[in-house]
Order: sequence, then C-alpha cells, then structure tokens
Amino acid sequence: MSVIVLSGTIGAGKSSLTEMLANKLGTKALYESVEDNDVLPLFYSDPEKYAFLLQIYFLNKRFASIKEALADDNNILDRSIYEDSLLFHLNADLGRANQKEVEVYDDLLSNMLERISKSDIKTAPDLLIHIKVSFDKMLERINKRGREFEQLDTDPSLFNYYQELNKRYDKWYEDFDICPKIQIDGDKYDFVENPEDAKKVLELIEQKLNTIR
Ligand SMILES: Nc1ncnc2c1ncn2[C@@H]1O[C@H](COP(=O)(O)OP(=O)(O)OP(=O)(O)O)[C@@H](O)[C@H]1O
Repeated sequence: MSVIVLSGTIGAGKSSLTEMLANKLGTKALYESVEDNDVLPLFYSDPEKYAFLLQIYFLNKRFASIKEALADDNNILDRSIYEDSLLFHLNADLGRANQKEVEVYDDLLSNMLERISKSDIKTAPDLLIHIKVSFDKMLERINKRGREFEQLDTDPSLFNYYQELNKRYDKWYEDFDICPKIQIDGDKYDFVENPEDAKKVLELIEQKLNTIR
C-alpha cells in the first residue's frame, strides 16, 4: 500500500478522520498544522493582500508532505494538494488575487506535480477520501471548533465565502479523476462524537481499500 489523502471543506473533520484511520491501519498520519501557520491569520485579516502568499505557503507545505508520504510505505495526508487550487481560484474570483498571480500559481502547481510524476516515485495517491458536509453542518462545526479568525462574528463576509466554497466542492469531487475516490456523508455519520458512526465509516473505507489493493 499506499498513500491516502483526505479532502473536504473547512471543519469537515479531515484531521479527526486522518487520525482515526491512521490508528486503525497502523500507519503514519501527516497533518497540516493550523496552530503553526502564521500566514493564515494574516490571510483572514486581509485576504486581498495575503491570498497569494498563503497559497505559496500551502503549496510548499503540501509538497513537503507529499514527498514525505511517498518516501514511506503507508501514509495518510489530512488534505490534498488538489484542493488548494479550488480555494485559490475561489479567492481569485472574489478579487483577492489577480490574473497574473493565478497564472503563476497554476503553472507552478502543474510543474511540481509533473516533476514528481516524472521521478521514480508515483505522484498520485492511492485513494481520496472526501468528507461531504452540508453548508449548515459546515457552519455548525466551524462555530463549535471556535477558531477566532474563522468565525462569522469576526467577519460576516465569511458567510458568502463559506457558502460558495461548499458549493464548489461538489463539482470538484465529481470531476476528480486522479485516483480512486470515496465520499463519506459527514452529516449522516458523526464519526467524531459517535463511536457507532466511526465504526461504520472505517468499515466503508476498508471495503473500498479492499477493492483497490
Ligand atoms: N489553499 C487554501 N487557501 C485558503 N485557505 C486555506 C487553504 N487551505 C486551507 N485553508 C484554510 O486553512 C484553515 C484550515 O483548513 P482545513 O480545512 O484544511 O483544516 P480544518 O478546518 O482543520 O479541517 P478539518 O476540520 O476537516 O480537519 C481553514 O481556515 C481553511 O480555510
């Protein structure tokens, strides 16, 4: 086996499922640390100024995690590099990045991905696990987790950002064809709070893994 990547909107539960899955499969989990990310609060405080910088920051981090994940045998990444582009294009459409920045970013991303695929290590993950949550559930989770800069009270314009992001995720997942994929219904299964749901979700993922091994 195998590299598994998680995807899903803000607060979908990617980090929690990554940890549960790594424990279950006895593999290593690679997390994106929000606490150590000093560009993220800058971005939330002034998205027009920092959207491009944040994207470069994430691209660098994700690339480092992918290299680390591919060097070992079994690994789970808590967010896929493929979603960053979705987030950046949304930000660009909202006027937070200009056309040139988008071009440079798109070029750099495809260049990096091409680079790894031409090396002796494979570039694609073996499975993408997408956690889909409704917009209401997304807001509930963001609220419950309580990260200051993500709160609607802090910045009411985040409502539209979150709504549009959640909407775009559906098409993103539908179009995703880089590796096998499975969607988990994060509204139906509360795998963080409910052990029965957690068991069910892990079973679904294991069944899927059995079909691709
Ligand atoms: N490429 C990106 N562009 C802009 N913001 C991003 C990007 N990637 C992540 N973020 C932001 O970083 C923060 C953490 O993102 P992420 O969704 O990966 O983790 P999370 O919210 O802890 O998710 P989960 O609860 O599913 O583990 C969020 O505020 C998100 O908006």
